[in-house]
Amino acid sequence: MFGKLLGMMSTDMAIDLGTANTLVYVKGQGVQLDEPSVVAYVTQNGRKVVHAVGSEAKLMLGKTPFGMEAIRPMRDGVIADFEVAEEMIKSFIQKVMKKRSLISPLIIICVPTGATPVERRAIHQSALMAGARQVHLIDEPMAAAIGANLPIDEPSGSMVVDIGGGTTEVAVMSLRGIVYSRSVRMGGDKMDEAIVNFLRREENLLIGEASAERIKKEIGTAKIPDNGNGMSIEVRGRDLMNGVPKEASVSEAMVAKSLQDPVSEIVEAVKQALEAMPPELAADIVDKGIVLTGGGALLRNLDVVLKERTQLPVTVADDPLKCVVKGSGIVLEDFENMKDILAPDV
Ligand SMILES: Nc1ncnc2c1ncn2[C@@H]1O[C@H](COP(=O)(O)OP(=O)(O)OP(=O)(O)O)[C@@H](O)[C@H]1O
Repeated sequence: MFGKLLGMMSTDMAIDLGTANTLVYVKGQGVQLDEPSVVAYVTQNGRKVVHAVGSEAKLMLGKTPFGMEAIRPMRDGVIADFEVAEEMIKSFIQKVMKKRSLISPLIIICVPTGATPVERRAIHQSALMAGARQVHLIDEPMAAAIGANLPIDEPSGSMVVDIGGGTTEVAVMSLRGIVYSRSVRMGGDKMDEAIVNFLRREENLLIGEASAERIKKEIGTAKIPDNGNGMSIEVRGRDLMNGVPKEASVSEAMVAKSLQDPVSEIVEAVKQALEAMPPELAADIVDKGIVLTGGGALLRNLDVVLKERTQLPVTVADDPLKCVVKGSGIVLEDFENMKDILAPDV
């Protein structure tokens, strides 16, 4: 009763604190914030003073003047810079709490299943320091499965593969619990890096990670085109032979080649999961197939390649970038009935 009253007076929220993007779902209001996990700061007297957060800070990556730095405080799905991450969470919380509430919020926050107890405590602590009255953690693939409308209550395995910026989580849910999970430190960031390395090696062209991400989103594909080189786009970078800026044409076939290793790693993680799980569960997956969530699921033909190499049905969830936050939001809205699926306290 008292808890319910507190809930009515506070702005409770669910946060998908991602390596690439942070999304916030506010109880009763839906997804209210969707911004890159980037912070720009200046250091004054040994303290990092925030200059910009989110979309504004992302524009500054790689372009900051002396004395200022723009960084991504999350790496591989966990906090890499505690001080900056806390400031980022604080700033996002303040952004969604439009009117001042007297009662601080209850916050559900997502963690990768591969996060260690120390990393889980760091995320828990940073949300508390950012002003939460109560913090609960939820495993990312569980949130993704709920957000993708998978039947997690049934006594039958449902497999989700959540491909984020820093991690890929392969998990099977049954009877409201995770029965198998595997987290690999492979995701969209490694794909961007692979594009940078390929162009450096094969074309003597040095480009930044933001350009690589743009190439991936515009013409990226997990499958080498059957005929010819596919579409091409113009890309600017530095010519490594003579050090001057140059423009070059990058084709779909080149990008597909550069993405072969990251794509294979994702396929391998799924195959290892299928080999390691009990046969009853594997039989369920053969029937129901695999659902892809996370931004990486938007890479063209990734579903096709996974289908070819696993011989299982593969589908991409609706709005894959929002599955995790929507799933956590569903738990937040029905907290009393769904709190059993939260991760254990740290
Ligand atoms: N159309 C697209 N094609 C390929 N990749 C894409 C596309 N759109 C977004 N991405 C990639 O998806 C990734 C971000 O996904 P998402 O927001 O699910 O990750 P995250 O939750 O921040 O990361 P993590 O779960 O690892 O902490 C980025 O690497 C981005 O480049």
